[in-house]
This record gives sequence, structure tokens and C-alpha cells, in this order.
Amino acid sequence: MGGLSMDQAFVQAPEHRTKANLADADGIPVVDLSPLAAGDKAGVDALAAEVGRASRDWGFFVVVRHGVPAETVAQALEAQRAFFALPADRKAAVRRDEAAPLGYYESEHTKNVRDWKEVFDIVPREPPPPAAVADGELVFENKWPEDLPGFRYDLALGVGRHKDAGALTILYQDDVGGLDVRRRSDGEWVRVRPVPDSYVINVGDIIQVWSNDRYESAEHRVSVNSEKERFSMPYFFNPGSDAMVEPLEEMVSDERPARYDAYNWGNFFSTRKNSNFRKLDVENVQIAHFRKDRP
Ligand SMILES: O=C(O)CCC(=O)C(=O)O
Ligand SMILES: [Fe+2]
Repeated sequence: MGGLSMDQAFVQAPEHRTKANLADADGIPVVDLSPLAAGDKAGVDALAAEVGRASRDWGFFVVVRHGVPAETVAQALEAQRAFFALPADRKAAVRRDEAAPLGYYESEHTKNVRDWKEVFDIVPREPPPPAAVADGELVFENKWPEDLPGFRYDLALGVGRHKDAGALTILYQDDVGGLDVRRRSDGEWVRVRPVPDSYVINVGDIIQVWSNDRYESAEHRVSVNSEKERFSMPYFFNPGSDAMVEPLEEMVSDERPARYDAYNWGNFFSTRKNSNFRKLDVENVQIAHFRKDRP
């Protein structure tokens, strides 16, 4: 390290760091969504069965021929790059905080270790996003500050290992790569290589609970690329804050009783969200805390 130092807040425990030459997630399901637009019942049923298998075996899959116009994605990418290229004070002007958790943040923590990333959170509908997202006066500038000497990419993660708390995540990633999933069959971390014009879908904790553990929320993370910036756009599909989450009736039987106590989504989400803001001395809330067989 030649005497250079990095902020210890970013340093992952050795067992959680990315290994060199991570294997590709060979065999990750790639699902063609075009039967949805065709609307033919047999095609849609076959698609649903394919999604069911992918959710059970991986909890992670890639969708193609999804019908989102390429032009829409191109516009979103352009806006995203423009925003993150703004000078820090402009980004700080739309910084989020616990009371108003939409907007820019550069110090997100996952499981009490700082992620090496910047984030800008919006919702598609109410409440309206901050006007600065689309203010049309965007300045293209290198966003990397020069005050991070000796940053060891291999010690940090872009996003620390976690499972998404909501029902489902739909993720657009650019062609840089770095998204890793823990493969269910053997517990190894593998890289989800970008597929052009696709979205990665991952089952979140709520589907795990609704399905009474038939589908499992997949653990994932983002490794850091030392040469290129990486951009991604996750869309989190979450219920309203008053929703109570529990195994669905049709997933519960005498042979397979409910494995979770009901919990309130709004409380879960705000507790988790607050733990993203800074390192805390308490463990993150997890659905395991609501398992009936918890220790
Ligand atoms: O950037 C990505 O590819 C994934 C981000 C992620 O896992 C998350 O924000 O929950
Ligand atoms: Fe995630």
C-alpha cells in the first residue's frame, strides 16, 4: 500500500471480499417475456412456470424481450450519468436524510460497512421526486473526488452482501458488470454478466415470506471495478407502509404451517432504511427475526 491509507469504514471482513476471477453465473435463467404481449394463455402459463422454476432454483433471473423501448432506457441512462457527474455541492443540495429519504446519498452502509457507491433514490409516483433530477442544466464532470488516495478496490464492495427487503427487484445494469449472486446450489458467489437490453429480476424477502419459503430471497452484492464507473438502476417493488406481510393462505397447509409471524412492512422498511445511513452497533433487521422457529 506504500503508506497510502483508506477510510476503514469501507473495509469488508476478509471473508466478504470479492475474489479475483469470480466465475460467471452460468445457467442463470434468461426468460423471454414476449408471451406477455402476445397474450395467448398457453404461452403465458408456460412463462409463469418458467418464472416459478427460476425463482425456486435461483431467486435471480434475467428477462429479455420485455417491451421497454430502448429509447426510454437510453434517456434514463443519460439522465443518470448527468446527475452523478454533477459537482458535490449540487448533489448535496438534493441529499436525502432520515426524515426525507428520497434523493442523493454518498455514504450508504450495508450491514454496518460503508458501500463504495453513490445513490439517488426516487419513486415513480407520489411523493414527487425532487425537481433537480430533471432540471435540464446538468454539468458533465468527473464525479470521483481526488481525496481518496490509495483506495483498495479489492477490500471494499460497491454494495455489501444483502437480500432485498421488498417483494421484487427489477434491475437495469450497464455493461461494466460487478453484480454477484450467491448461487443456491453450492453457496458460491458468481458474477451475473450483463446481457444487452435485459433486466435482472430478483426475488426479495417479501416473496420469500409470502411463498412460505418456496422461493428464497437471493443474497447478492456488487463488486467494485477499478477501471470503470458502473451505473445501475434498480426498481424496488414494495407494498404500502400499512401492509402486513405473512405467508399467503394458499402457501400454508397442515404439512407446511406458516413459518413466519406477520410483520408490518412500514416498520421493517424504516428500520432498515435508517441503518443504511450510518454504521450502527446493532444488527440489521432481517426477516429471520420473524421466523417462528427463531432461536
Ligand atoms: O447495482 C446493482 O446492480 C445492485 C444494487 C442492489 O443490490 C441494491 O441496491 O439493492
Ligand atoms: Fe439489492
